[in-house]
Amino acid sequence: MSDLTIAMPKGRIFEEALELLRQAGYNLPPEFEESRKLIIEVPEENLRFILAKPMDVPTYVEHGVADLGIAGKDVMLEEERNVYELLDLKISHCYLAVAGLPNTKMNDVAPKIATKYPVVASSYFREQGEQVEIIKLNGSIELAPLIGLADRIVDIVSSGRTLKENGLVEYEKIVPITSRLIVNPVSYRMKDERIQELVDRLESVVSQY
Ligand SMILES: Nc1ncnc2c1ncn2[C@@H]1O[C@H](COP(=O)(O)OP(=O)(O)OP(=O)(O)O)[C@@H](O)[C@H]1O
Ligand SMILES: O=P(O)(O)OC[C@H]1O[C@H](OP(=O)(O)OP(=O)(O)O)[C@H](O)[C@@H]1O
Repeated sequence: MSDLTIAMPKGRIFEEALELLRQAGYNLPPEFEESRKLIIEVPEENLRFILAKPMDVPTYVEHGVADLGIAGKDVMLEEERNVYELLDLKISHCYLAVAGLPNTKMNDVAPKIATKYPVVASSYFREQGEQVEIIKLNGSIELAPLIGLADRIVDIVSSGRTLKENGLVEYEKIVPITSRLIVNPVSYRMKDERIQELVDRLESVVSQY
């Protein structure tokens, strides 16, 4: 049986995704938590994992170097890759929102929007009929309105703690986010039985949530 390669996101989704696979009956060694290796072979399960930056997971899957991957819906919307979404894993719940300083209006002319999600933010404001200037940042997005870099931010909100502790308020919710199981279209055709088995096993765990 040929191996399936799965691109796993390092960072906060990782533990939850690993737990899900273990609940689905895959015997994954403690090596996952303990080592710094970026490729982990699990021959007993005919699986191989690659550990990637969350934003890069759809890239590996689109290029077919991974058959499957786990990616946040935020990443899927931003990256617009040619992959299929197979399953909502219902982990890492959060949402994308517009936020800013309280009681402030956006600049009338080309208000500035700081975000890690330029594609999502541009399309959101286009749909609202607002012309904005997008400023791409890679993290600490909440800093932007505090320091005068932007009128608003588009960012992930989960508990709301980061907004609150920085004196920011949410203006609009854009889209709810959970993590998804994604697949390369060619792999899906060529390895359909193995992939379907994995989907079924994960689905039986996820449906209990
Ligand atoms: N505060 C949060 N609560 C729950 N899920 C989140 C939160 N922030 C992000 N996520 C989800 O987890 C995914 C990965 O987030 P994580 O913070 O680990 O990665 P990242 O910010 O891209 O990594 P890095 O900080 O290394 O650039 C996101 O794509 C999103 O789907
Ligand atoms: O609503 P909360 O529960 O506070 O979570 C939201 C925060 O989590 C994420 O940041 P992250 O920790 O990934 O840091 P970074 O984007 O600044 O690197 C996101 O960008 C928010 O800042």
